[in-house]
Amino acid sequence: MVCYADLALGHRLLKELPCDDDAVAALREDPPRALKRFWEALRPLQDQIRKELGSLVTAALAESKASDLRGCSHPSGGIEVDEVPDRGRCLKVTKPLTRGSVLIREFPVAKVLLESKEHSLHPETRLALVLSAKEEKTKVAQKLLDHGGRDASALRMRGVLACCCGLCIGNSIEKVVSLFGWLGRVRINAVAVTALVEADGDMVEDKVALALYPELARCVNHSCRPNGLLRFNAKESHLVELLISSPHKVAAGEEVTISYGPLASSMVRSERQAALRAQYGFECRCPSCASKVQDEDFHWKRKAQMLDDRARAAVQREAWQEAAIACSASVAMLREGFRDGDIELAREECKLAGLTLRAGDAVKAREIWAAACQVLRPLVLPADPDLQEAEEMLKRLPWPSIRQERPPSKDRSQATFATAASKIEVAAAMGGSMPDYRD
Ligand SMILES: C[S@@+](CC[C@H](N)C(=O)[O-])C[C@H]1O[C@@H](n2cnc3c(N)ncnc32)[C@H](O)[C@@H]1O
Repeated sequence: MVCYADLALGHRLLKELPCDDDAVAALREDPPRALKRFWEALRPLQDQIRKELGSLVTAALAESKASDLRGCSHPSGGIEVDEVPDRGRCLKVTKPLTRGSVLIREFPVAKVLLESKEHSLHPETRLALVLSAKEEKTKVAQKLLDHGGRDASALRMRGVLACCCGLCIGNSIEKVVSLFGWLGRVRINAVAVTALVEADGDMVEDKVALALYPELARCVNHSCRPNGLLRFNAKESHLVELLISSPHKVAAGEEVTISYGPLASSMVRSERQAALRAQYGFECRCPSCASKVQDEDFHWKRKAQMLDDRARAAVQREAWQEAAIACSASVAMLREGFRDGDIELAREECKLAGLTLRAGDAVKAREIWAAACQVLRPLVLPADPDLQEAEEMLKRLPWPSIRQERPPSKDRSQATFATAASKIEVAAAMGGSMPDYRD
């Protein structure tokens, strides 16, 4: 677990600060007045604070010079910013839009890279410092919501962090007020930028940066069953694109939403709501959370995982038939929870295709890759490893001569089969023939 120097110091210094009801109420309603009291209480500790945080704050401010200011475009058109009760501004479409339509393409106004370095500043503190340093260039961002952490302890922590950073930079209370505002806006509006990275032979999605995209942040709300998704291009200055991901057309007048993290396909309602409350400080009012339908129990997910583990074990033994059967059973389980057209399902199908080919059924493998390609092409970048492999295999497995073709290249296939196999073997390991995995 990373130990952030600013949070560690903040926790210690909280004891020195006013914590009466008036101080907390003032942080909510009149931050400059409350921060002045905090500032006066912490000034005598300036030397100690500078010793612990000074060089880290200077390093974070240096990151502001590396950020982009290249703005935003709306390639598909047909969108407007509207208001919805209880959720504030929202993004609506004004004409029917299909899967893969790009609604917003935007460069971050500021970003910080996430390294797993110990004893550094928390990424949100670093991003707030960067934004505060380029205040005059971030007019749109200043209009973003700032209700992050309205509970007393989160507000006081924001107050102490703003004062500590302010004391490291200079002697201006204005800077502290600005930092306090940015810490709140970053909490509500910043986005974790993800990229596919290799881990233990598998390609997995990981967080690589924290960034603020003002146009996106001012209007795109969360839903636990979203009809849009974010696609990041880490190689192109962390460009983000908001796409329609719904398999159906989005009709004029409909809101476009993304998931801020929790999804109805992977978490029960109470867990999703708790996660959103803790991270972003709001009560989710998306249709899935408002619905009276009972939560799922995710039995399909547990069974899919068990089958996947068995397929992995079969791959280790190079028992391809067994691996393909377990993987196929796992994908069948996943179909109970995911919708046709979900990227996660298509990625699992790519693994199944690889194992099916290894098991000797090139015709079936081609069919599975072809279906996965239909899902992936409009939604992922051309450099996506699953899409690239699927496209390559579709070229290498033309219908008339399928049986003469070889499996995919070694490196990639190992990564693919490692996961796919985990699924296929499941079935075989369950007793030789196809198990009744629906029990
Ligand atoms: C990035 S902003 C999105 C734009 C925002 N509606 C606005 O007016 O600025 C995120 C904030 O929107 C609101 N919000 C987004 N999705 C929501 C949801 N599903 N339920 C309730 N509030 C939501 C919350 O206040 C959240 O902190």
